[in-house]
Amino acid sequence: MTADPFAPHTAATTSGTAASASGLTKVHGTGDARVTALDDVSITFRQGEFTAVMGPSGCGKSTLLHCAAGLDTPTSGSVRIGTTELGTLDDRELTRLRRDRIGFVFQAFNLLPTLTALENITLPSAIAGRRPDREWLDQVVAMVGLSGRLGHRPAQLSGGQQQRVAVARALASRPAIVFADEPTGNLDSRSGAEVLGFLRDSVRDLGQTVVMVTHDPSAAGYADRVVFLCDGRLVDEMTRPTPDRVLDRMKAFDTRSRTS
Ligand SMILES: Nc1ncnc2c1ncn2[C@@H]1O[C@H](COP(=O)(O)OP(=O)(O)OP(=O)(O)O)[C@@H](O)[C@H]1O
Repeated sequence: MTADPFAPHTAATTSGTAASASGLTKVHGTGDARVTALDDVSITFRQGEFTAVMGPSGCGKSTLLHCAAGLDTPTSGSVRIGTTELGTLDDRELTRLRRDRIGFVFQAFNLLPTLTALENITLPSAIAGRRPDREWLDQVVAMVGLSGRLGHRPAQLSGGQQQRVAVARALASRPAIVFADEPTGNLDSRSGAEVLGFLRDSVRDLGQTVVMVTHDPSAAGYADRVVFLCDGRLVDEMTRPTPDRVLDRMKAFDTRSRTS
């Protein structure tokens, strides 16, 4: 029997790898405006692991995230979510896969202002015509500490609370993988630390897989591993990172760019 690529997340359908990219290259523009944002990047995101993606500004972090999440199409190379290769899907199938198998958290919280927190969290499943898994939803809502705020609209919530709603929305479908692009970029350090704690708890306690782009060594310190991009290439990797070790590694990029 072939595994259903749209089935809810289970260990059996992903056999340890939540997502992977092979030979990923992305070229933007043509002629003088041509920029190679990603240059032959191959990477595996293991199930139940929290990965931070770091590197100097313009090195291709967001492009990697967007290509890996099926929001952008690579110039060459392939991406798999679980066992499904994105390049084999038509637009409708890709939209469905993004909705059902991938969670997104962006710097801007991207909540719908007219909906309550709970309605925002369950919107993707409502669009899909599915009832949310109540037990899972309760766990997610409790984890991000929103139980008393579910009837509030975004304008009645702080930035940190709004991002918690966005994290709960990303986790609500029990996705194969959550992609977060600078999730703490709009938050003060206390709210940012809370959101990072929730992302880490979703990995540790709920077995989720998270990939996060960040500029912040403290944020990267919440991850299980950090991968470093430079000029569109994967140049280093660190397991069990601490903010100090990440900062030291980032300083080496600064030195390099000052001397090159
Ligand atoms: N749509 C686009 N058209 C042309 N060039 C682009 C486009 N998107 C990104 N680029 C270029 O590709 C390179 C990588 O951009 P990307 O946004 O992935 O980097 P980044 O590491 O996320 O940067 P930052 O840390 O500043 O957000 C940059 O040189 C950028 O200018």
